[in-house]
Amino acid sequence: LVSPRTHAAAATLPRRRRPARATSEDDHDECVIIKFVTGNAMKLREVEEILGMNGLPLPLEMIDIDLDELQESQPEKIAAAKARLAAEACGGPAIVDDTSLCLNAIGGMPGPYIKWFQQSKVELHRLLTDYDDKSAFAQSCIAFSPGPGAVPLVFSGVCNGTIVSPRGGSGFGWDAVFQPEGSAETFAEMSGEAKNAISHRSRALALLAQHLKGDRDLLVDLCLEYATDPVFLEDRVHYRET
Ligand SMILES: O=c1[nH]c(=O)c2ncn([C@@H]3O[C@H](COP(=O)(O)OP(=O)(O)OP(=O)(O)O)[C@@H](O)[C@H]3O)c2[nH]1
Ligand SMILES: [Mg+2]
Repeated sequence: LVSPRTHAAAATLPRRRRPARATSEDDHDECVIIKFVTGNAMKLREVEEILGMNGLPLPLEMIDIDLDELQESQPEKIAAAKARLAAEACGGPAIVDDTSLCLNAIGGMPGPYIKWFQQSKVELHRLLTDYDDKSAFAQSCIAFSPGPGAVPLVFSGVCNGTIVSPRGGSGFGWDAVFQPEGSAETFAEMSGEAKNAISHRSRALALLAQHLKGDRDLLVDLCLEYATDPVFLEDRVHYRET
C-alpha cells in the first residue's frame, strides 16, 4: 500500500493549469466530483451499493470507460496505473478497482490475470483437481488519484475462501465458484447485501472511505490543485501493427 504521505510528496510536483476558483466556499466544493471509472457494469453496481453504505465526503459519479490495463503481477501497480489513466481521462479525481482471484495451490495464479482466464472460459475448479489445497483469496485494489499527474493511493481488500464446483447463478464472473471463509454459500448464492458485508471490494472501499473522510478541505484543495482538461485516451496509446 502507498502511504498517505505520498500525497504530500505529490503536492511538490509541477502543477498544470489550475481551474478558476469559485467565489463561495460551497461553489468551491461543488467543483469537485470524483469519478469512479470502470467498463464493468457488475462492478459498478456493487460499488454503488457499497458506497451507499459507507458514504464519501464528496459526490461520486460513475463513468463507463474501459481503460487499458498494465499487465503485471502486482495488483497494486495495476490499480495505480489504471487510476493515473482514469484521472487523465476525466481531468480530475478518479477512483478505479482492479480485482484479482488467487488460487493458493498454484502460487496465487491467475491473480490479476483472472479476467483473461474468465474470457477463455477456463473452469477454475477444474484447475485444482490434482491439488488438495482448494483455498483461494479474492483481492480488490481500489486506487484513488486526486487528478492528472498525481501519485495514486491504493487500498487493498482481501476475502479468503475456497474454490468449489459452481453453485448459484453465474451472474458476476467467478462468484459461483468462490465460497468465502465462514460461509456455507458461494458469493453467487448470497444476496448482494450478504456479499457486500464481507467482500474484498467492500473491505477496500471501506479503507478508501475512511481515508477520504480524514480532512475534507485538504481533499478538495488537493483535487483542485491537480484539475486540468480531460484528455482523449486514444491519443495516448501508440503502437504499430506488424
Ligand atoms: O465473480 C466475480 N466477483 C467479483 O466480485 C468480481 N470482481 C471482478 N470480477 C471479474 O474479475 C475480473 C477482474 O478484472 P478487472 O478488475 O480488470 O475488471 P474489469 O476489466 O472487468 O473492469 P474495469 O477494469 O474496467 O473496472 C473481470 O473479469 C471481472 O468481471 C469479479 N468476478
Ligand atoms: Mg479491467
